[in-house]
Amino acid sequence: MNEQEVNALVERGEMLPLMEDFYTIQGEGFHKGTAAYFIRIGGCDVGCHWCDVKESWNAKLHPPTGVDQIVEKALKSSKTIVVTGGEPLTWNMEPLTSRLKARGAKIHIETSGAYPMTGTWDWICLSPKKIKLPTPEIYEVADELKVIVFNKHDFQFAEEQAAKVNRNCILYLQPEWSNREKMMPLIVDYVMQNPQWKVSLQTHKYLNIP
Ligand SMILES: C[S@@+](CC[C@H](N)C(=O)[O-])C[C@H]1O[C@@H](n2cnc3c(N)ncnc32)[C@H](O)[C@@H]1O
Ligand SMILES: Nc1nc2[nH]cc(C(=O)O)c2c(=O)[nH]1
Ligand code: SF4
Ligand SMILES: [Mg+2]
Repeated sequence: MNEQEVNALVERGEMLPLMEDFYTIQGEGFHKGTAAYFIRIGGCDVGCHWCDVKESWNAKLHPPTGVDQIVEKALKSSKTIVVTGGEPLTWNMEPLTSRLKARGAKIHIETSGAYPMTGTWDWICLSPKKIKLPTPEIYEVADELKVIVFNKHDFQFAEEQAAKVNRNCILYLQPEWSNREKMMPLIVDYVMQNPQWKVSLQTHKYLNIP
């Protein structure tokens, strides 16, 4: 295949810049503790200064991979799939999710919501970012809202975002990893004062697993 043909397939979501894929335990949010196969798609231009996968940002560093190949490999390990990145909604997620769905998988997404929704999902984790806000449509379909708390201004941002989600959406505050010692006591107090929120920790980092 020449470069133009590959680009055309990436454009349609038939190929995706795959950074890594691995079977692990979902560490964060509502499904923490659940075994799941992670598919990490490269490419993100949101630019969070504390992002823990900056290597994912440049899509060109990650080989365009056919979605059928991604699906076959994933389903050998698990029927619970987490699509993350990078920012997966940079790409058309329809081909990947429809193929996974046809094979009976449960498909979850980790997204900032910064780009329009594509694909069909069983669980949507929306982690909004101040520097590139979610598109309005995603608030209605988000199953969980997971706001990263790096400093105390983030509590106000969390409330602004919570005011936009649907009423069944589960609300999480997750400490930014490098600042967790400082922010964790504030998060604990905040959640006790505002019990509509729950704490989410990056438990995989404590367990030393991917
Ligand atoms: C790496 S992002 C990829 C998916 C998507 N771009 C997003 O931000 O939701 C996966 C999750 O990790 C969170 N995250 C990234 N860096 C983090 C950090 N340093 N501390 C805590 N959570 C972090 C994100 O907010 C998101 O919920
Ligand atoms: N174990 C594990 N759980 C996770 N939950 C969300 C992750 C992500 O980077 O999207 C992640 C991750 O990278 N590893
Ligand atoms: S949106 Fe997600 S992948 Fe992109 S920089 Fe922020 S945390 Fe990292
Ligand atoms: Mg991660």
